Amino acid sequence: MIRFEEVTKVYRGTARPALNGVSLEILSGEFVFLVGASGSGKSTFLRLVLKEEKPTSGSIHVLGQDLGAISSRKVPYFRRNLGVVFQDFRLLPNKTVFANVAFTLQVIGKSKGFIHEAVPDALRTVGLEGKEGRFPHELSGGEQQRVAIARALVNKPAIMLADEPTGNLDPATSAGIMTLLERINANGTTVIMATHDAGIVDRLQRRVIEVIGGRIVRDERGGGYQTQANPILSQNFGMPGSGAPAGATTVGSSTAGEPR
Ligand SMILES: Nc1ncnc2c1ncn2[C@@H]1O[C@H](COP(=O)(O)OP(=O)(O)OP(=O)(O)O)[C@@H](O)[C@H]1O
Repeated sequence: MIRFEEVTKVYRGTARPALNGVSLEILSGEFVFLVGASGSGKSTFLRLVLKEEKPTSGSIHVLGQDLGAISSRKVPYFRRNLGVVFQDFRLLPNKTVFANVAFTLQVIGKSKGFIHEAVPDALRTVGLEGKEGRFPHELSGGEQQRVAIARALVNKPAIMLADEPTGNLDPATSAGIMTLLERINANGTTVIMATHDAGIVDRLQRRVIEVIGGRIVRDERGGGYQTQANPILSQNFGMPGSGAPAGATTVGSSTAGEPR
């Protein structure tokens, strides 16, 4: 579904690669967390999948297509297979909930009839029926993120990319958003989510890919958040009475130190 082969990305004007020799495969139907400190390369990974950036070297295949072989004219067609959600929602402020979700479909030329079935369907999926006429500023943060998810979903994408979708939300609201993403995944959509939220990663026990300085340092199925970025610090946090989650001292076990 998604395959990176020795992918390196060096942004213009920078010396250090944002991603460095990354090879991995994500299978259809997986739920994957991308974790790692700020600046480790998570958003770069997502932008490469979307073909918003192109790799400096290496190759990327998404849904059977070699991204290097897709012409810029064909990129919008390719992106129809992908839904994207961001930390800051990115809704159109002057459009209603309905119009925000419908906009994606209008841009790609879907008929009015299709839009009037698909939009309410997507809004029902995210639990926002009855709020079609509201504007973004009339919604809570959690509701705004649900609109963003409905917009990402409405075209029934094979892959959903989420860049810190709970970053601006309180824990209870975040939990609701995660329940929704899990449901979307259970219906067959591959979900890849970059996050700093340890509680969420620990609770869901899905595949965890950890990036440090542009390299994958851990790729673990059924993993937790515990990062390998600073084992000494992590071990201190794991001391009894420190309030850290149990297992915090297990850094260095299992797949530690096995960059892939
Ligand atoms: N457009 C750009 N031009 C130059 N450097 C960039 C650009 N975008 C990202 N970088 C650099 O690439 C590295 C990886 O950035 P990236 O945004 O992928 O990290 P991240 O893990 O998503 O961080 P965060 O958790 O803060 O979102 C960083 O050093 C960043 O400064």
